[in-house]
Amino acid sequence: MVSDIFDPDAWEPIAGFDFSDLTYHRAADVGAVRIAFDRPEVRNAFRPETVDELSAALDHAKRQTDVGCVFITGNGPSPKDGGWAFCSGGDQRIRGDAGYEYSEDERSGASTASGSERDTRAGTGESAASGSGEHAAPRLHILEVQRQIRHIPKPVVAVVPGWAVGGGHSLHVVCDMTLAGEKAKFLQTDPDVASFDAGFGSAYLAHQVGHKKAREVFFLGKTYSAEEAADMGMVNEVVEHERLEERALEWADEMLGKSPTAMRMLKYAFNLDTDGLVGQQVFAGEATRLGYMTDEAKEGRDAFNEGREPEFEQFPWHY
Ligand SMILES: CC(C)(COP(=O)(O)OP(=O)(O)OC[C@H]1O[C@@H](n2cnc3c(N)ncnc32)[C@H](O)[C@@H]1OP(=O)(O)O)[C@@H](O)C(=O)NCCC(=O)NCCSC(=O)CCC(=O)c1ccccc1C(=O)O
Repeated sequence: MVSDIFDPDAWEPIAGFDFSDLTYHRAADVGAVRIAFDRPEVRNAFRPETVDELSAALDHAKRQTDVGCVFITGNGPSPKDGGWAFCSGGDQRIRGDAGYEYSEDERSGASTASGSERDTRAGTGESAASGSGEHAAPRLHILEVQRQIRHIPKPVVAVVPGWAVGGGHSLHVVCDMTLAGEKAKFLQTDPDVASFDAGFGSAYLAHQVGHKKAREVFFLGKTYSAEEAADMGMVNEVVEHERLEERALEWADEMLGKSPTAMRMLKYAFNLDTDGLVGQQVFAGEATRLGYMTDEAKEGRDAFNEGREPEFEQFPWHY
């Protein structure tokens, strides 16, 4: 069983990924994928291996031209106590002095490779056993995953069945939308464990809920219910726990009925003012793609390749 509220008829496992910390599925009837934290016994806390797998799944999802929506969620409940979580942030048990540490097996290279990130390592020529390989160093690369979520050209939805805490809270904040089940709870513990997401987790949260509230989230560390989080503006909709994933698929159906180009341009337009020049670059790249698709651009290319002057006078100066 993947998760208590997971409908096995609605999803198919995606071949080629042998993840240990995640499950990765594609919807049977709509162009959506479901990436789920699968460490319910620790409230879906992430370790470096989890982050590598999340990054590999997001990279794969980005490249699927028939996929228009990505869900990130957490499997549950915990076999220990029945608790539910989206994600409780960095796994504090393996936090070293400079970041989160890979397991001894990973650091020594003894682990059975799984997931494309670890497969990639085999081709780097680096030796983890030497202590200088990429898995030897402690990591904070959940921030790289945040940027992937931000730049992937399709909506990413946090589907929150339980706790969203610390770095898990930041992940829901950075997703394009958040759908929460009635059991969802939102809490920022970063400063309790001397961590601080001084990027999207805090500053972008302030864009969503306002500065006073965002500061309260971090400075007082209150727990917010799904309804309170929706009232604050950081959750889009709250549904019955059992209906959470069904509702997510309804959202996917809605979004997949829309123009892929319009959705992509809108996502990047929403990001533009908070992402500065990087936001402008990402938006501009897509504008260039649209330009390339015009007859005018084809004339420029063809004229060069045919060794003649371009005949741009045939094209109007639109206004
Ligand atoms: C999540 C809780 C509020 C849930 O409470 P409760 O329901 O009472 O369950 P518990 O009994 O506490 O937990 C059950 C079980 O899970 C273990 N566990 C829970 N969370 C973690 C965790 N994060 N790491 C390791 N283990 C965890 C817990 O110990 C229990 O185990 P047993 O063996 O059964 O006893 C509550 O659990 C809680 O508050 N958890 C800690 C939340 C937390 O502080 N998370 C870390 C915040 S810091 C962070 O995430 C950094 C992320 C990051 O990489 C980063 C780096 C650089 C800049 C920014 C960031 C960023 O923030 O993103």
